[in-house]
Amino acid sequence: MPYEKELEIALNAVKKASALCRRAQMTLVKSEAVAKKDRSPVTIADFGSQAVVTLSLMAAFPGDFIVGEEDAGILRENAGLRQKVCALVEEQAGPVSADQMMDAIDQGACTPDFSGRFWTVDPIDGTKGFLREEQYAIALALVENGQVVLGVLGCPDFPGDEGENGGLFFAVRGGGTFMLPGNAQVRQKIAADRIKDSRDARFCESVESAHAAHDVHARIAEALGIKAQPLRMDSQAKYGAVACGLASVYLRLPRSSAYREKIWDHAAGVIIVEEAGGRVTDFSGNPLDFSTGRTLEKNVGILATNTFLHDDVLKAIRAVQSEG
Ligand SMILES: Nc1ncnc2c1ncn2[C@@H]1O[C@H](COP(=O)(O)O)[C@@H](OP(=O)(O)O)[C@H]1O
Ligand SMILES: [Mg+2]
Ligand SMILES: [Mg+2]
Ligand SMILES: [Mg+2]
Repeated sequence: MPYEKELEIALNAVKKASALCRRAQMTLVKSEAVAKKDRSPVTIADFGSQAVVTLSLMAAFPGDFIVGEEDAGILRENAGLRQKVCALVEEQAGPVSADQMMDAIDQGACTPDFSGRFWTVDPIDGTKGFLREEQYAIALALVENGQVVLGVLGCPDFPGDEGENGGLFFAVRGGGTFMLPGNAQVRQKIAADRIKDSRDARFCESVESAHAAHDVHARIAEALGIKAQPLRMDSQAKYGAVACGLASVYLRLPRSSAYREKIWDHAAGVIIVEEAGGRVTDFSGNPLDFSTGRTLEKNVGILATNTFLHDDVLKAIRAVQSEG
């Protein structure tokens, strides 16, 4: 099987990072979130998770680049935070010096040849959801030639049966999408739903209205005759929801037209939906191009569907956008 070693290492890394996030959530108080330069929140769990994932990948694939959301700047200036992150990381990864840990986190700021091979990691996607104790994800993907070839998405609080929450989604190009639910050891092959009439569909979107234009989504849904209320979830758990049939459509139009999506907010989710039989494009119907740097320069608006509804949703998007 292609990418067998990559998948094994990536699954282990995301499992460890998920355990770290759960541990941190038990002790973390909301006031411990620190504001980054762009005013978005970051926590000791974001740093710890990126350290654990990066240390695992660096050991197994020393030549690979790992593009990550976080860097260690804040930790280099704050010994108290640094110590807390170190303690979390050592629980999962064994003994590691503060310098080793910060150097590993700083790998995330590397600039690879984006049209070659690189990993991308979002150590906590949906930090605001994590702080609200709602949905969040640990997202790791391998990109080659602008295309995602492997994705792992840990969703420690993904809604499951009988209160058994948690799900680990993963996919390798050409091999289907699998989910490991809750505490289960047995992986299940999953598939997007087969809804063909948009009136029967449910769509999902961000909780944060600053991240996505809920009002425009509502007009698109209305044009499609969708009656169901939107499923609001933080993080790439939304891609997981489309991949397993919890929703048929994921809409994401940024509120600001200047905003460009970050690659780590989408790479893992895209392959998890596509390998489950779904389709992902931007709002113009173009595939997402992961070769343009840390952001998706060429793509505005993200649409993930069960494939069957894709063209109808694109048509509704065009109709709504032409109304202005
Ligand atoms: N103005 C904006 N428009 C769109 N996305 C934004 C945004 N500001 C931040 N984000 C991204 O939205 C992600 C969360 O997505 P969602 O709303 O689906 O939960 C954040 O990931 P992080 O939480 O990893 O920082 C962040 O990268
Ligand atoms: Mg963030
Ligand atoms: Mg993110
Ligand atoms: Mg993040």
